[in-house]
Amino acid sequence: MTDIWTRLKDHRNAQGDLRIETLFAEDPDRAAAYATSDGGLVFDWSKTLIDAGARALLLELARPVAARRDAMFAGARINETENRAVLHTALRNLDGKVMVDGRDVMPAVRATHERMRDFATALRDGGFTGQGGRITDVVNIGIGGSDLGPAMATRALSPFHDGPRVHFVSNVDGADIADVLRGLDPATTLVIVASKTFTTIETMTNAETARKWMARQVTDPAAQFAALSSAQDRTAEWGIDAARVFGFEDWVGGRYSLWGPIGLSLMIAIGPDLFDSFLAGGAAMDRHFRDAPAERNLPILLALAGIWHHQICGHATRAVLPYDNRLARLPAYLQQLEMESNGKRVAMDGRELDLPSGPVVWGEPGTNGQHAFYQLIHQGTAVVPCEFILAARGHEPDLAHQHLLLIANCLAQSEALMRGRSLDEARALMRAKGLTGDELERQACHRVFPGNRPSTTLLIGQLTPYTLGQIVALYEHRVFVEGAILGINSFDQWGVELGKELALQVAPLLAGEPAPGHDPSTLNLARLVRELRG
Ligand SMILES: O=P(O)(O)OC[C@H]1O[C@](O)(CO)[C@@H](O)[C@@H]1O
Repeated sequence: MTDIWTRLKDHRNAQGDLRIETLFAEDPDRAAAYATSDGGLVFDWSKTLIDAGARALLLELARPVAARRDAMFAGARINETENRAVLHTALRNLDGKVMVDGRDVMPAVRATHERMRDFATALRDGGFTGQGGRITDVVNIGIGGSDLGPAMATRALSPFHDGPRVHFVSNVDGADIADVLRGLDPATTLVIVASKTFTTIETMTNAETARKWMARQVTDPAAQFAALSSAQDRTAEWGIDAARVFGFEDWVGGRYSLWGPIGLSLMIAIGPDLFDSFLAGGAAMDRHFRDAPAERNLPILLALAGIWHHQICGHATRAVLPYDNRLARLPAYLQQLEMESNGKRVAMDGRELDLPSGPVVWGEPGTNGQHAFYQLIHQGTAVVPCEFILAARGHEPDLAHQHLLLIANCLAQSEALMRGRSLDEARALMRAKGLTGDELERQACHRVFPGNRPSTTLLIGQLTPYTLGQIVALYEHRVFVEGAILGINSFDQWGVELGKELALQVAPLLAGEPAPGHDPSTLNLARLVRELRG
């Protein structure tokens, strides 16, 4: 562990039981000084124990990030274990020139983007039809990065939908595809098979099911399939016409792929122009990340707040709490983005990390979460740093009063987490209810809130394609900064491999075939499953 980490930990220890409220009392400018904004986004990190000393040390920690950031944007092969460049940013900065191995990759990116626009437009205006007429429904079949990004964004931007209905199927559980296809007309449905590798077992199994479903009603099922993939040899083998295949290069990681072909379903739902506005929001965040000094750089500050809470303070998890029902899938999206990227145990050079890597990320939209798990956040023994996300304006002018109530709840939660309620305050409350003596004492202790629980708030004007682009790119770069500081390769995901391999080896067991090498518990469970299936 380097000196700077030690100094940060010492600093935290020296803070002892310092309260966040004391920081506000000592610094009348704290609220403004710790509310950093760019492009209409405000990141308020004042309700944390990051004081001036911690802030200076954290910024020192971030110093080496710039070189790695510049290497990423320049197309260097920073994904070393896969020997790949990391250039999802090229998908949203369409005017530029990006050299990979001496070749400008942008003409091909722009050409694919134009083809996507043409295809989406044809679907939306009826220029492309199904065998039963105009396409009414689009089903995106994909998993992980080939599902979570477009599913999250399509839901987030529902006020902007004016194209065919868009549905998502991801789970290999047949219940998923059965529920989605039920009620759809194969003759007016387009199926998009989204898979970077075009080998993922869940996706290929669901795609096969969809093809059979389609074949029952239409003469040429393949004509109503499109593919989004880097493996164009496999899409051809599978029978999808190259005219409806939208490719991307291996330098776009699955969980970073929403900006290109994997975003086709979103483009179909909201139209190419609004999709471009989503890209513009992401590109604006890229410029900010590249140009803003560290002390005003939103991705860097989000990352430093994360590092402070997880690696320095030792809080094991982080809750993402969007006060926006349309961001319901954002926590799941961020789980993949953050945990698949930074959930590693070795550093880039293969040595074991001497610090914890990324935290567990979880969450649900407010106010629903308030009536479920906030009890633990307020009074449980574990401290859970909370990340609130809030839009000042909703999309329902007739329901503005409900939006104000939503905002009030969000602000109240962060205030309550920080302030808490002392035993004396709890006693006064009980006294006001007429309690006295032992009964008052017995009841009061349950009404105590320790407070001093940290939170940050990301405030936007309104959730639009542009602001969603800013937010997604902000989180991507935050993950990058955290990974760079920890010395992690945030762009591989070897940890998903072992389970995939073993699933293939377990399958014969379920069929009652001999399969050597399994442990007694797995053998027993497989036997019980066989019995229960009859
Ligand atoms: O797009 P593909 O190749 O089907 O992969 C789907 C997902 O599977 C993973 O490779 C592993 O879960 C993810 O990184 C990826 O997003």
